[in-house]
Amino acid sequence: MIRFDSVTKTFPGGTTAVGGLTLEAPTGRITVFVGPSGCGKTTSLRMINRMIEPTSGTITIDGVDTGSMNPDELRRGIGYVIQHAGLFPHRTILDNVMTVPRLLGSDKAATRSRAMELLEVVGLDPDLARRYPAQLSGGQQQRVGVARALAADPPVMLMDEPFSAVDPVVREQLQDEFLRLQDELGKTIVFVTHDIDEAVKLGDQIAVLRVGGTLAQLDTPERLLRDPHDDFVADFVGRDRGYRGLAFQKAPRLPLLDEPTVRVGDSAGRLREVAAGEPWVLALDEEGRPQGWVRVEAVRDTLDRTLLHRGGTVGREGGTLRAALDAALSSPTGKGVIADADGRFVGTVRAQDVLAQIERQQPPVEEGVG
Ligand SMILES: Nc1ncnc2c1ncn2[C@@H]1O[C@H](COP(=O)(O)OP(=O)(O)OP(=O)(O)O)[C@@H](O)[C@H]1O
Repeated sequence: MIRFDSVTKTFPGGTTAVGGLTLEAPTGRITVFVGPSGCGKTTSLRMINRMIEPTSGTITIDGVDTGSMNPDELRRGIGYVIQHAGLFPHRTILDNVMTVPRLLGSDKAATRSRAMELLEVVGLDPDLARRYPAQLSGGQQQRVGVARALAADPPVMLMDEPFSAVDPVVREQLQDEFLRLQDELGKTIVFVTHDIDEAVKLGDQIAVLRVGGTLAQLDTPERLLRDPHDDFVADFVGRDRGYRGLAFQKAPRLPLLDEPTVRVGDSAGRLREVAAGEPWVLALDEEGRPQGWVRVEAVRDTLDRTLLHRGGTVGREGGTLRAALDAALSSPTGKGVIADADGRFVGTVRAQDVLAQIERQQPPVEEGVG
């Protein structure tokens, strides 16, 4: 556990970046620092590994005052990932990942094979190992940054806007893989972002900071959305927080509809027969996984992949109300595709039925509390 106890940082010139911060980041969990620009997120993060020294107060890791530790030793137990990955431009990807273990004197062959493993763990092709950072995309560079931070297997990871410099699609992929990785690794992570959606998605708990570096609210994402303590937090988490909150509401009993289904390669005649007058049918692959919707009248000869509408998202059986609603609203037919845990199609759901379920499940949001 990382504990901040009345931590203050006033820079020469008089700016108080962090003003008496007290909070705990539990072991094995992701704590997200979020807040407007200049609220002291980065300063708070960098005080943990003593890249910045606090003016007053203490930070302890598992009860040990970091101020009493040798900074080099402290940093050996702390991985650090920043925006744009911060890779060494003149070293290969492999050498970048091997940097810290090599500095710590680890055996070269063992470090190399571990580094190759880590590239795979973060979803990179081992063939990229010999390239230089400039020869990789932004998203690939961020993955290398994460692999490098993991290389010394530190129990603590500090991450400062690690996914901010990449496009939204890659960013979502990186977030998903990061969560999958954390499921396996269980690191103690402090993660800085200015994006409330990212905070809600990744955080086990979220610390909302105000300018001046004071704590506005420390809570689980769910409670933060449901019960922001004051106007500042409410404004920061946004007016659509009710919709975001659906991400935490399980949808156990949605009424699923049967759907006519076809395969890519089926004839136009077969489509018409299966559709039985419906304008759309759903195409599945050999394993029964949804591939996309097809407008029956658009198929002249046989159904080929170019005729598939692939825009809609797929909800999971037993997943969240937000995912089910999103599936329905993003579908060209107004019906959301729901699949089981193996990705096989189980039925569709209409937005109106998801909304009815929301009304049944949603306790009223109390306004003006706090
Ligand atoms: N080295 C420094 N010297 C003087 N002031 C600084 C220094 N570093 C940061 N500050 C100031 O401290 C405050 C907090 O900065 P910090 O970078 O921690 O904020 P942040 O929340 O991470 O912001 P952003 O989201 O814009 O990155 C700001 O007012 C900033 O200008």
